[in-house]
Amino acid sequence: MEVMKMHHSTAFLLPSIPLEPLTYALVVLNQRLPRFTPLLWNHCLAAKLRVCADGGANRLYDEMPQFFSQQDPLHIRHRYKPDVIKGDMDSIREEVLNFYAKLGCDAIDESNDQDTTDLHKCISHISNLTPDVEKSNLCVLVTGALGGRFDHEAGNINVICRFSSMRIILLSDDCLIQVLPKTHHHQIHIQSSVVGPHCGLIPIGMPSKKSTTTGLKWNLTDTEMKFGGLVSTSNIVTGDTVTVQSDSDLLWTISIKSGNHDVTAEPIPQHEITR
Ligand SMILES: Nc1ncnc2c1ncn2[C@@H]1O[C@H](COP(=O)(O)OP(=O)(O)OP(=O)(O)O)[C@@H](O)[C@H]1O
Ligand SMILES: Cc1ncc(C[n+]2csc(CCO)c2C)c(N)n1
Repeated sequence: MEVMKMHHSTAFLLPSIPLEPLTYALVVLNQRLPRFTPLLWNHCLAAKLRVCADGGANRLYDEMPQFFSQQDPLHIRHRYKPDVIKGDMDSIREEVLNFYAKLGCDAIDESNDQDTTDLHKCISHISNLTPDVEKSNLCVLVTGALGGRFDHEAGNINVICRFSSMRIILLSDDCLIQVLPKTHHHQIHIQSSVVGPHCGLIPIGMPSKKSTTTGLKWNLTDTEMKFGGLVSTSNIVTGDTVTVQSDSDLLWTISIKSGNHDVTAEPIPQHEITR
């Protein structure tokens, strides 16, 4: 039986509306907002699924106005209002909770659950709200997931492994991480104006016996990878497309370029794109 192909793109880092059949949801975690957060927010308009994980709401409240220093902070906070705030609510400030509650934002307190992280709670919520037929077209972007405390970082990676059938992309200012499930052959389209060239492929949870790639400076050919043995770090993308197939789930990571394009720009409507 032929293995299905899965396509991946980072078009969500570009200001034009991504030309792909995906809808986007956003989860804001409690770390400094990446500089391209307003852009991601705009890409998520259609799904109406912009979720703050507990203290992530403080970040939205405090830091979103800093991207628009010429504008009234109150105006910006009204424009960038989350649909849901979810978590154990031990980090969100009261004034922030009250502010967004007054604007009609749904605040869901799950302080009774001290066994799953706030990100886990947010992804469960998005998963439950998304009908199965729409799940394969949904891509969840998670800001502030990398860097900072290593226990949180490991917890965030664990969440994308637990929900490996969903497309979830962990983001920081510097790089992104996603799971490439073993069930598919992967075709990764490299938008070289915004990502690369540094990248990595990392087995997670268990060794991968056989992985094969194209489009990298150091390709794998039925190569074994495991912690304590070989993992592919500091690799380099060489072209527009990277392909990956493996007998186990792998983490794919690629650097995000610092770039200076205006990430606060409103998206360009699709009918106005002339190329
Ligand atoms: N330093 C960090 N590095 C990576 N992710 C983080 C970091 N801080 C917070 N997060 C993410 O943001 C989410 C919400 O953060 P928040 O500070 O509200 O969590 P928390 O459960 O109160 O954390 P803790 O009680 O362990 O400090 C976390 O579940 C985690 O996914
Ligand atoms: C073995 C084990 N280790 C740590 C925690 C603590 N913990 C894990 S997720 C979470 C919620 C954070 O918002 C907390 C407190 C636990 N329950 N079980």
